[in-house]
Amino acid sequence: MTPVIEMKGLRMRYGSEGPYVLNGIDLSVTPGSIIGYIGPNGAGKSTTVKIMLGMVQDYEGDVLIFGENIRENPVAYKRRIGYVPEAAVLYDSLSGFEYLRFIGDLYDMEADDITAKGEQLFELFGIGDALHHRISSYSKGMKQKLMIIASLIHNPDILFFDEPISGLDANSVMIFKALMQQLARQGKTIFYSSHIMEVVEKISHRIVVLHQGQVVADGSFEMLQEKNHEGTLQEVFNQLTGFHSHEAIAASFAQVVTGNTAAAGTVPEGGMLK
Ligand SMILES: Nc1ncnc2c1ncn2[C@@H]1O[C@H](COP(=O)(O)OP(=O)(O)OP(=O)(O)O)[C@@H](O)[C@H]1O
Repeated sequence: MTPVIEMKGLRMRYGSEGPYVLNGIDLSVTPGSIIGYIGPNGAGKSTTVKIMLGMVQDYEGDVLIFGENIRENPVAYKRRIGYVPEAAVLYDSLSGFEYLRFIGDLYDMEADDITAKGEQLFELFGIGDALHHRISSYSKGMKQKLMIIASLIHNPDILFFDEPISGLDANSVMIFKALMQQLARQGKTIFYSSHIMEVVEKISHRIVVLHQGQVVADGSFEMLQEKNHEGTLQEVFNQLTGFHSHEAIAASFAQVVTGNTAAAGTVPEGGMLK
């Protein structure tokens, strides 16, 4: 099957003097898959996604999306991708509906189509009453639902989700997980970045672990489990990133906060970074 996303020797540093935050990533993704893209804070996940979205250009190596090099064809592919960023930037003075119309216009959608889809998707997510209310009056979860709807309204073929369920209630999380499975079954490709290991473990067809700008594991959850002789994805993740000192760090953290030396743990030099 022709890959929908390809990264070849992807390297990146912010500024000409800075350290490389991506150190040669090679990845090929086929359509219809859910890729769990995980790694510790600062591993380079958002940087990779921003490169694919065309938000960062100073990279080395090549990125092909829908078979086209995004350096040479930086515009057309964007019509076919959707994105839920980690931190939503929403225009608070607009209503949810106005925001969707703004996004729909960017994708040259028909006004009737935006209205019909907006009404139905708001209703399905249980926030139908809020469609014409100002975003400033939305709760965190409602804003997140709006971001999810906005990322999907133009029926994209690739979706980049960065912590998309943050703030969603348990029922909405169930809807969202089932929705991802259904979209993947219809051939959409989902790049899913999250620190919630239980969800990544359950929904991903393939898990890519990034550590210090390099891919340190790539395969189905079962393959990762087998290779690392560990149980849950959380345990596999700890092993791959060489992290075993959460109790000691927590104890020392508590000691610093409370001043109670009895609880102090033995933290490895460098804290979390071993
Ligand atoms: N605009 C920037 N300028 C300079 N350095 C940056 C910039 N954005 C990210 N970095 C650095 O690049 C590295 C990778 O950051 P990135 O945001 O890609 O990590 P991440 O894996 O998404 O982390 P998190 O899980 O915390 O979101 C980090 O060392 C970060 O400090």
